[in-house]
Amino acid sequence: FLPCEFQANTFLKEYEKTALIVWHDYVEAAWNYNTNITLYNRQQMLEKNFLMAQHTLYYGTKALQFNITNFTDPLLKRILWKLREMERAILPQDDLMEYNQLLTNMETIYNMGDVCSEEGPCMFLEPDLLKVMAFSRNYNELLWAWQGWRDTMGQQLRPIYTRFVELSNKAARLNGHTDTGASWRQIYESPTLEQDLEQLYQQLEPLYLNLHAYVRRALYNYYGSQYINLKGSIPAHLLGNMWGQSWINIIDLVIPFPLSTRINVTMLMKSQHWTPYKMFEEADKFFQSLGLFPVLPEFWAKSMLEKPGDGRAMSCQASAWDFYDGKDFRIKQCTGVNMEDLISVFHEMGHIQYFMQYKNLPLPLRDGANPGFHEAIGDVAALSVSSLKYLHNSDLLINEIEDYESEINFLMSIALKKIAFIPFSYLVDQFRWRVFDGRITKQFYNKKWWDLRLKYQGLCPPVPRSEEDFDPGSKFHIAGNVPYIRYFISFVIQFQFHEALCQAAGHKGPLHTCNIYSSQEAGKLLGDVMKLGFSKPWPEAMKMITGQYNMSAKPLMEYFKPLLDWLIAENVRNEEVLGWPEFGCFIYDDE
Ligand SMILES: CC(=O)N[C@@H](CC(=O)O)C(=O)NC[C@H](CC1(C(=O)N[C@@H](Cc2ccc(O)cc2)C(=O)O)CCCC1)C(=O)O
Ligand SMILES: [Zn+2]
Repeated sequence: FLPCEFQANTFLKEYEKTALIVWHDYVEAAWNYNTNITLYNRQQMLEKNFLMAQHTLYYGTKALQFNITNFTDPLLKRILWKLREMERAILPQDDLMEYNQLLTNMETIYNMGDVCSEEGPCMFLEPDLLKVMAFSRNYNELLWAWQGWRDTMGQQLRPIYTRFVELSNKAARLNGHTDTGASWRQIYESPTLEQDLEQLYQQLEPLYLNLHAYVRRALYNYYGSQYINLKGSIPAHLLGNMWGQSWINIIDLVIPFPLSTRINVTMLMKSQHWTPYKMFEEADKFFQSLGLFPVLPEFWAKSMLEKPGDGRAMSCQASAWDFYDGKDFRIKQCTGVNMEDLISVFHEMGHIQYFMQYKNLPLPLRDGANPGFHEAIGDVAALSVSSLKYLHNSDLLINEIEDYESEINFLMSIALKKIAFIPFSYLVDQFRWRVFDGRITKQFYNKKWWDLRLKYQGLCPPVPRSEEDFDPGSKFHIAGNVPYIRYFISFVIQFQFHEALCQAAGHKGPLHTCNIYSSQEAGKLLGDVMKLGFSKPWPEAMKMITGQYNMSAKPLMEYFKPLLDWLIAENVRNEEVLGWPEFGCFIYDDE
């Protein structure tokens, strides 16, 4: 060791010892606040966050003093490089206090937000308004929920978010970045990230345009020509989801072969008296069947798998928590017994599996190979669980005939979630990267948001919007400042992983019929990558699973090929116009 490498190792041992305590205390306080929103819990969380920031600042500043260029140990270099990123901790104390107040205010507004009407109780977002958006087929009732949520969120969040952006950029610049977006993109260690993502989007666009045209026709047939323009965009409140990011809930309006097999897993779960606990057990069993870890006793003892009935205020946004002590990992989810929540259960349990797989790594390396990897694990498992084959084997579904029509019905149900999500998950950070780098200035936040919603999703606001509104704030990840491009990346790479794991599992036949349940070979591939954590650049992890270094849309396109062929034939038959040349459903009321 050169002298400074030896010192660096000593420095890191001290860092690790103290960080474990400080981080654990903060996560515990954040957990208490998110599961029980009280002034005291909020105060405790802010205090612990402040202490953690001081710790980050102290050690981050010291890490900067090492000249790591001529270090020989690559892992040591990587850890010190990671420690230098101090994010908000680098702010002067009063800025840091304000930053944390603003962020906690936005989260609290989002979690406590409700919509009231003359009659009946006020409605929270989860589960009340989400249920209306999912199940109502009344144009005006959907509009009430859609507009009510945006009215509640937008006007309150807009001034807070504007100030938050300033402080966030100040921290980014003090950390050596041009702006917050640049700091978020750096974690991918790829100078061509934006071009790579744009290329992936271009490859996937035909799939989306065909789905959009087909669904627009179905909505036209149901809601009529006074609401749907067959050459225009779709009113954003008719897709079965508050943000139009998943269209699975309108499957009854769009199912290709209504008389053929229709898996209604939700109905089966309810008829077989499933409970939230059973849903998590199912996911735990799945990961164990791959030879991966079972969750630990603390998980069952300390998680919050259902919303408590004591009327407390809490954040119902599902989340997975690492307490950084190698044995305490929890999920907080207001789980309902339905298929959509079962997918979320698998998604969250994927995070828990990743936490357990890398729990012995040095703290700074306890992260996904990139954030998209962390988001993909659970969804990869869910792709198998959704497959007809798994449903046959599990006690959910008795044997269903597998003919062409039920195959198209099945692929449609997956596409309404996975394909519909592609443009949304791409545009959220296109918007924020531009807000952070100044291309979108605060007087145009809402107009630019809807420009992107029209450009990528082909959706439009069902009522005129103005700069009094702040519709981006109606989405948790913007109010909570959680980056989003990770989900676009996850939805692409999860099909690469699925294809590779299916191959390892010896699967024969079309990709969408594959179920990797109980394949130790598939589990080994996945486990080895998760054990890496953040210790290697993500292309190396990608190569370990798929044999290639880069992201590719091919497996996703392969998976949906039978459906795309069917959609193209259907759209040609109906002489559909792909895209929305006649633009929005309202003339945007400019400033
Ligand atoms: C302590 C902490 O915060 N931990 C992080 C995890 C970590 O970083 O370690 C965490 O738990 N984040 C919460 C977030 C929750 C969900 C989400 O927000 N999903 C997106 C996009 C999407 C939609 C469909 C889908 O199938 C997959 C993703 C949305 O709903 O828009 C809601 C249900 C699913 C996942 C999550 O788990 O990613
Ligand atoms: Zn996630």
